[in-house]
Amino acid sequence: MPAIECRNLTKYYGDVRGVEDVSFAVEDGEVFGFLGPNGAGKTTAIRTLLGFLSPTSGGATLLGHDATDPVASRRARERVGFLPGDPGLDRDRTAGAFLDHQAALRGESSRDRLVDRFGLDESRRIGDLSRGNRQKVALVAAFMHDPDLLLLDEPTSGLDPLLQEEFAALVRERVDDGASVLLSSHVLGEVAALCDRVGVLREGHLVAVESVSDLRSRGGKQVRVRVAEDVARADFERRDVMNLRVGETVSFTWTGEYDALIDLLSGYSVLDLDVVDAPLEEAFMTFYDGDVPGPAGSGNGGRSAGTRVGDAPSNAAPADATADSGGGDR
Ligand SMILES: Nc1ncnc2c1ncn2[C@@H]1O[C@H](COP(=O)(O)OP(=O)(O)OP(=O)(O)O)[C@@H](O)[C@H]1O
Repeated sequence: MPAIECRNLTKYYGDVRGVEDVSFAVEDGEVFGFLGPNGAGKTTAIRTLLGFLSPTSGGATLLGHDATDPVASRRARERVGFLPGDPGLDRDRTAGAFLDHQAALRGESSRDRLVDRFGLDESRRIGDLSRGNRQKVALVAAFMHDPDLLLLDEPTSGLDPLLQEEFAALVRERVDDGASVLLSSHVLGEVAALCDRVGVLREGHLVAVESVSDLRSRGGKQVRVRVAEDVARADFERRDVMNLRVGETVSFTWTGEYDALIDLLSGYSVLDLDVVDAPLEEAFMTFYDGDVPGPAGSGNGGRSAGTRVGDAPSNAAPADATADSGGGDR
């Protein structure tokens, strides 16, 4: 049984599309990443899966429970850890009081261990905590009942690099213990570091699903070269060259063999040469720009919004999305 199964899920807010015809599954023990720019529909998909929003059409199951049935959905949530993009925690409560409330709903088998690990002072008022520390409180709340499934919406926004590492370790530990994970991000690097597969959302549509290992093997090299002569642009306009820029230096993504690159450059006097792994973002978007393949598993035609994943940071989750908020449509 997949941990999440999403069938043609569509959610409109009145006339505004949240997500449309989204189908995918997160297999048991899998870490699946939703990638997409602001407004792509990541939060809508996650909140609909959690039963916080009712779908306009389509359906989903969470740990085998019907996400559109309030009773079944609540039962599923007892075994789910949810980290909202903007936890919107009650600033007047202490961290401890908030965690007590969460514990009453789902349990707290790992609370003390996590509080220690994150160096959290439970006696402090949430409003007095830094953003990073508030995020720690939300993380403890999401993980402290050792959930079977984690839904993590922009989990590392607001965390410093050290804490991001700690968070990644925590996710891996849960996965080693058999949990499944769906996490959303606008940063491919973050998704690629943690996930087995990545699904790209654009304008509400799931336009591609790709395994991270395939993505890496297709990555290519980013080449920057400065030569003594004037460059004939046509020399570089070839099938194994992408993202060509010709200026004082020539830069491009090389997808061919090294020998062919050396052949290409041998016609020039090379003054400076820099060859590094292409950023995964580039590999990803190179592949999916233009004619995007049809949405994986959903059967409808692909769409390309021309929006680059990773454009801007996002923290646009609703203020009511605390770990226990089961509130209705926003
Ligand atoms: N409560 C709402 N009422 C109306 N439209 C909404 C509401 N919430 C989201 N939307 C719209 O639905 C679309 C998808 O938004 P959503 O927040 O799901 O995207 P996202 O990928 O999570 O973006 P972000 O990274 O900025 O959080 C956007 O066009 C957004 O404006």
